[in-house]
Amino acid sequence: MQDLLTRFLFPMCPHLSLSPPPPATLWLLLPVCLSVGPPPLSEMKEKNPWHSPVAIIITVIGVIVIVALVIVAVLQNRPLAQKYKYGIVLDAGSSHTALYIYEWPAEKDNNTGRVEQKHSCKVIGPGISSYASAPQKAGESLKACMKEAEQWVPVKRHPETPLYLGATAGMRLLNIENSAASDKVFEAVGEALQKSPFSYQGARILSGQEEGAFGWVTVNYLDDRLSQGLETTGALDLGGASTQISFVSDQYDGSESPSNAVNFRLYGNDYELYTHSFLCYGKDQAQRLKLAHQTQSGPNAVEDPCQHPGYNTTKKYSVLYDSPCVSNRKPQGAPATFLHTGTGNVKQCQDVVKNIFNFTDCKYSQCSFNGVYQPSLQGPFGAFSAYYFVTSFLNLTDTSVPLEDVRKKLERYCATSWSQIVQEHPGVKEKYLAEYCFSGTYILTLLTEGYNFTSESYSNINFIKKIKGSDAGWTLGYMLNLTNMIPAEAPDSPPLPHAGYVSIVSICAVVIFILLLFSLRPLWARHCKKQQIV
Ligand SMILES: Nc1nc2c(ncn2[C@@H]2O[C@H](COP(=O)(O)OP(=O)(O)OP(=O)(O)O)[C@@H](O)[C@H]2O)c(=O)[nH]1
Ligand SMILES: [Ca+2]
Repeated sequence: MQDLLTRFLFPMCPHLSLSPPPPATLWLLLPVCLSVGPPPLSEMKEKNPWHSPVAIIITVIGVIVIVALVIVAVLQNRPLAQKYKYGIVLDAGSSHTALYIYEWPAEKDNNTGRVEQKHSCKVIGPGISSYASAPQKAGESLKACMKEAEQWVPVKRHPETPLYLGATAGMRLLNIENSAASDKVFEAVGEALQKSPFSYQGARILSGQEEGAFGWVTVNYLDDRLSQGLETTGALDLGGASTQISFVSDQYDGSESPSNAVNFRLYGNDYELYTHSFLCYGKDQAQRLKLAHQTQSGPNAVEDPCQHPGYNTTKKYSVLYDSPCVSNRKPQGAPATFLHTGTGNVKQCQDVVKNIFNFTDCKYSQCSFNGVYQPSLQGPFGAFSAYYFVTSFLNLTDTSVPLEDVRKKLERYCATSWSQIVQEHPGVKEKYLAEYCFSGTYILTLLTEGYNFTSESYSNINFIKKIKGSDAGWTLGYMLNLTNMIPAEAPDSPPLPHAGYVSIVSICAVVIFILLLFSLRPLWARHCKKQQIV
């Protein structure tokens, strides 16, 4: 192109210069050449209008304008050093507490910025409800993770970073059992958190409904389903003490069993969410329910099909019955301990597990279990927490594998001797190892018999731990709600991205400049004529 200009265009405008300018300058001279046009033949040799002050001024201004536009465009699109804001949520679960730090672009906290998990910290020790007899220790247990959080959040953001603590089923149970003890635990925890440099916003027990609904918000927010108005994903959360199911079903408008309804208006869309939390049906409490049932028939020993053959341990009744989920079932005159042995039989384990569910009473059109209404399942589901821990250990996260094959795999696993299991998994805590056969069976029973997943709909479940780097769980949804980070209405977005806007403005400016030169043509012609006359 440059060559073309030098060879054809430049000779047509010889008045621009005595010799062809360097190629780069040719582009800048082009508009001048076009606007000025060839001078009269007589003038060609005598005068060089390129030396005329008007042409020089116009060209210089034009060059300055174009250079300025390019500089503005480059500066505007230069990547800026991003500033972030932070939020911290402590998930005080029944089995343990975890701290999550979230961050989002500082200039976009008015609803449009993406919130992401920056860091998480697992508190050492049990959940805060386990400190009922020594509440001070509950506060102390959080200190290490709070110190870690101070390192992860920039110091100048500390005072403005909100800090929340939400407690779930462990504290719900403690509150039922001994509300004074639960208050003391919160007091101690509050005292410890107030000492942190963050903006402490309080500690409270989440209702089961909130826990389910915020888990659903988290999963759908991280999947960008809410902002884009896509079909939503249901959420399945299996904790230690409670389990939640939340999903949107066309069949459910909240009229049947209104206590299961949660309404949201997010990004301009209305959602009528079905959610239910089953207290005592988290994996640890479900294990207690099952053992409590088993000990009814013979209080001295339990032959458990959900434990591996060769498993043999003595357990205390006082520990087993230390929970409001089972405390009313303690057999009269029970000994202090019982012998817990394993037989490793999945089919029998399934039968024992089924005993903890009530499938008969239902006053609604349809129920899951224990007389709880549940509409027909709809759409994909994300299953996290213990659903993931257990299925990932058992290599059962692939739900495209037929349910029958999953059952066979579990059957083989449960039938494996305890000594072989321990030998094959030297790095895994024995407490966890002893539970996977029961947990796997419980999960399959809960999903298929409890929630009514079929062989077909089972493949709609995705066992997940994280979505795009953030843990699936209720904490992110809780923080998004408390900081009003999800708008009820969709935010207005500019029709063009920033770079497109700058490019269009630059092109328009160049076109205006060329048109200006064209409009100066008659003026220039008159000027040339005058010079000729003179
Ligand atoms: N196998 C395995 N189990 C885990 C792990 N972390 C937690 N668990 C167990 O999985 C179950 C659920 O854990 P969480 O989801 O943390 O439960 P939680 O939040 O403490 O309990 P809730 O208050 O009922 O929600 C509990 O029985 C834990 O002991 C893990 O890394 N591996
Ligand atoms: Ca939990």
